[in-house]
Amino acid sequence: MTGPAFDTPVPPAAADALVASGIEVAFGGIKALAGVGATVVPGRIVGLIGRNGSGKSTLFNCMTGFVRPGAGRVTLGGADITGLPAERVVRAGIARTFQTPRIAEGADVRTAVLCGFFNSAKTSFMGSVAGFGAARREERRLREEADAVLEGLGLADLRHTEVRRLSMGLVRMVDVARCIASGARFILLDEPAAGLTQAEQETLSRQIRDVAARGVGILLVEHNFALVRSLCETVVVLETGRVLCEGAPETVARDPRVLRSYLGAVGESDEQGEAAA
Ligand SMILES: Nc1ncnc2c1ncn2[C@@H]1O[C@H](COP(=O)(O)OP(=O)(O)OP(=O)(O)O)[C@@H](O)[C@H]1O
Repeated sequence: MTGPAFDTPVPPAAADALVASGIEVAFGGIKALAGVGATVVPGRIVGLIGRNGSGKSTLFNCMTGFVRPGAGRVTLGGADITGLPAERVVRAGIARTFQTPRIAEGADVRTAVLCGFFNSAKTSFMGSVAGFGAARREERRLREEADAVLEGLGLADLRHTEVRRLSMGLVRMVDVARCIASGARFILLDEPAAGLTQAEQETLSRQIRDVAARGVGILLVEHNFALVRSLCETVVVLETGRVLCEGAPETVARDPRVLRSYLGAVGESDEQGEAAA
């Protein structure tokens, strides 16, 4: 995979960024995060890496309303959204995936993706059921949009398949599709490539890049450093609830602290070993 090619510099302090700063979270006696921050700018992809238990998911949870931090702030375009409930965070334009996606038992792939539109659908469910013309047209439009997102992710042939029949890797892809369909301004992806084949990873990677090119800011938690390196302009490395370092993937991959703490430690695995090379 080749490295990212960005032709415009990152705005130094974009007013419309999603910013977490000084985040602290404790679970009982465990300090999961101790003063962690990350900034996601529209149209850019930021990687968030670190060993298991370093606090990546907890930071995601704080930025998406699933965990209220004990200290620190999350702002969206300068507005304080710290501690807003998850459904209001979604309405503010922030979507996320889960390591174990929460998709209704028995839903087919297209229906799962259609759920992503609930924020933007212009007509009511009842209108659709009653067969009102505008609602019907809207429903058709959303189905077509969902199918287009699925096409982009190479999942079009699976649109009528029940999600529970898919591998966990593909379920995560469907979750990514739901986020893309939502039209969110920011998307937080939690290990989206886990369990995917190389070809599927490349399709996913292309789509993430396309979505960012449309102006969406993306925060990517991913253990596959080759993928992180190919997609991200900036990488934040966590270690036991703190930011160990932050910078361009090439810089981070050479940082002795990162090699010692993370990349070197997992160097036996093919995908991550490549990162340390
Ligand atoms: N709900 C919880 N209750 C208690 N401890 C928790 C909870 N959630 C996370 N932790 C602890 O907080 C720390 C950070 O966990 P977190 O899941 O954020 O790490 P992570 O980097 O996402 O790990 P992984 O790569 O395994 O997903 C760990 O010590 C974890 O055991």
